[in-house]
Amino acid sequence: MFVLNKQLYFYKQKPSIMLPKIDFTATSSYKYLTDHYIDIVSKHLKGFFDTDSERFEKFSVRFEDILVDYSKNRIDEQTVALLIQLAKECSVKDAIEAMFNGEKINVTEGREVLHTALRNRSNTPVYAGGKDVMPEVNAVLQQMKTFSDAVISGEWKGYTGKAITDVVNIGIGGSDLGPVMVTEALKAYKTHLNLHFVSNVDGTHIAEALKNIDPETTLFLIASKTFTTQETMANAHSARDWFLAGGAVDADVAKHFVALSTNADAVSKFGIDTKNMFEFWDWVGGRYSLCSAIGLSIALGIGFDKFEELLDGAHAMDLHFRTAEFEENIPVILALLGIWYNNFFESETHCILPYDQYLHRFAAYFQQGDMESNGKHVDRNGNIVDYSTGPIIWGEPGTNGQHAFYQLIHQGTKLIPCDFIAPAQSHNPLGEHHTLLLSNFFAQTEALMNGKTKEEVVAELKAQGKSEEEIETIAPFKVFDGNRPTNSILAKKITPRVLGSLLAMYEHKIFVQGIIWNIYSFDQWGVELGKQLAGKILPELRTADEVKTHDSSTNGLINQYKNWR
Ligand SMILES: O=P(O)(O)OC[C@H]1O[C@H](O)[C@H](O)[C@@H](O)[C@@H]1O
Repeated sequence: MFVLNKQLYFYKQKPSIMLPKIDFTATSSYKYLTDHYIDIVSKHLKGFFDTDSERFEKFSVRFEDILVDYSKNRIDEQTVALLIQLAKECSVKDAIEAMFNGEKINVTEGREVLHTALRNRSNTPVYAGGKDVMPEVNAVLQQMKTFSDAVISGEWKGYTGKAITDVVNIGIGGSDLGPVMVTEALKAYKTHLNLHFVSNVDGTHIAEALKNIDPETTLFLIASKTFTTQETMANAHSARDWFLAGGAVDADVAKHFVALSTNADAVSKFGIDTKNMFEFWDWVGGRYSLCSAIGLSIALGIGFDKFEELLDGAHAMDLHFRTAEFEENIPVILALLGIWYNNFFESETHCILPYDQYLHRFAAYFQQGDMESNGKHVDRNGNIVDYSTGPIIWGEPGTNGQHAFYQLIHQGTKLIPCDFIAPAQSHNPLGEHHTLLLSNFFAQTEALMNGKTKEEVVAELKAQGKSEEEIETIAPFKVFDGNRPTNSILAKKITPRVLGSLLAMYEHKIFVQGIIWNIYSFDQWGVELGKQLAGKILPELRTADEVKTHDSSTNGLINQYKNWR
């Protein structure tokens, strides 16, 4: 405890030390948790429910129209208390304040982390480098509103005087996944505009997107924080060539191409007038950028008022995260549960399973959000960690996943904590479909928890009239151990506000985990090496010469490719 207080004191006295650098495995709560784990691991989830009729009330939190039930986790009250103590010992509260206050907590890039300012609907000043960012944030939001209103109403005309019918967002990573996820999730609110997203440098992606659209009525959004990303620039140039090949001239580009970026110089070099540029700032991480100008495709796709509702929902969750006690704090609780499984149960993955077809890109979105943020093995002191950090994030919508990979979740050798997400109300209340869907949602978490004992299997087989011998042979395969942890996140309906809250919930969960793991969550150096090498290989592919500069595998592959192309 003494060490902890000293850390806190140190931190407050020297604000230039941005985040505490605490080894969470050296805290007293971690040691208690290590002992406590031995106790919990021998217990079955079912037993927790059998002995505590209040368990659901104890381990669930309501936030507006979202209910987070975490009672089907391998925890008791002591686990939660110790995990919260861990968060406190790791100075999570100070770290949260450091982020919201605009400290340069993205240390390795020397940047603030202020995606929360993008949806700061209270409009109180937020400072980055001593400057209030809110006037700029509000100005860009106003620009987005004016523009999206004009395009949706048809007031904005293409070069031949026709209104826009199709919007193509060209971007990759954080400049693609968020807008794709949200516009799919909120398709029920769709405007008349048809959205298309092109990300892959594979020419197939843009070729397919351009097949059924008309240059006279198409608007391209070139979305790139840096405006240097190879894939996006290649696709943007091909889009412009296609546009000009349709009969337009350079002067017409302004009516059909806009840029969403932080890099005004590169935007004008590309040939987009900076008055057609929607700006954001380097304190917005790419994977945290959907509330910035990067969300223009969302504003066009669902209308600016709905985009604002999304921001409102995210802001409400931001406030909850910043102010709620840890015992009631949804992102903090989810983060701590993740740490419980990741660092004590040694779970390697975490599954996100939305029971909502519109949320079919939700897991993919947080794959980047989580894995690019917390896939790090060097701590904030620059040392290699000797514990596990970010999990592998994966998932597909229910019920499709049930018929594909749930087998392994139910009966495999790995413990896979899962988030089940479902709306109580469907946007498409068709016959009994939603009731069928939700029956699966409830059944799966119950089955994962309870499992099925040998006795139950035998009784079932007997009732089916199977012989003793048949029962003996088949029973072991039909046993489910259960005891598999899940969170159930039940929303009233996936509205823009609810979605905004859900996305902020996951963002902050990732943040808390990064703080506890003592890593920097807002850089992504790990994506650089491949890019550098691709840059070196590219000129070698442009000639017919045999390549000898690499290892024998890479040389062999390149030379075979040259033979076959
Ligand atoms: O928006 P851009 O600058 O084009 O970057 C697009 C993406 O590319 C990078 O390689 C990063 O790994 C991502 O975090 C980023 O979202």
